[in-house]
Amino acid sequence: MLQTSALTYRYRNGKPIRFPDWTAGPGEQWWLSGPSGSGKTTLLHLLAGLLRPATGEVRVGEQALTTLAPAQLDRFRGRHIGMVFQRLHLLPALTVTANLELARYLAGLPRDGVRVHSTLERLDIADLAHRRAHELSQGQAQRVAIARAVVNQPRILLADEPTASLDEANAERVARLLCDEAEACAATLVVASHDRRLGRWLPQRLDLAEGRVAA
Ligand SMILES: Nc1ncnc2c1ncn2[C@@H]1O[C@H](COP(=O)(O)OP(=O)(O)OP(=O)(O)O)[C@@H](O)[C@H]1O
Repeated sequence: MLQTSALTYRYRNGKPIRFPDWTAGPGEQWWLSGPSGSGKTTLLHLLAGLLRPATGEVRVGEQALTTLAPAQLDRFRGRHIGMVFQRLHLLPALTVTANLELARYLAGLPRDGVRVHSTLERLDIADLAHRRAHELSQGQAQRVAIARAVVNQPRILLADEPTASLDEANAERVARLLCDEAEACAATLVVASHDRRLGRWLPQRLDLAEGRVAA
């Protein structure tokens, strides 16, 4: 379960951004919508514990993220939260396999070649296992970023604008991949995007423009 309460964030020299109180259950799939500048990326980063709130709290299950020391938070994130960043942030000089192995290492998990391989197979990129990340096409790199986000079977899967600038067929493919992977982990999925097409694939919506949960 993922829960926010009385959550605000303030960038230096900026006004506080207030987020609605919100609860997302295990296995639920949410579209985090809102116009440019409404705070979608900021909220995703708060949910991932990459930003520290000015006030309020994010809970993942029973765990309140602000009570964790930085090293504990890094490990908790690695173990329980998968994130697909807008700019992917793969390590370009490492192979696809090494990018996934690194995600396990940073979470304090043992090496597991079988799991890495089966994750790549599920995403239909096992043939890319030994390619370096900088040798991939954008679409291939995005699949690898999704594989890296799910290789530790997270409880929470977050994605930032994964369909931006994709045509209809590819947007649908990526949305379905995220939904299928979240389902395979029984994870809560939250996809931040101003792409209205996501409403077709994600059953629940939190709209930051209106600060409310939409049906
Ligand atoms: N690093 C930063 N420093 C200062 N202000 C920031 C920073 N990042 C974002 N902001 C401001 O915080 C607000 C929310 O930004 P955020 O990127 O979370 O919105 P968004 O809904 O994800 O936008 P977009 O759809 O354009 O990506 C905006 O007013 C933005 O200008």
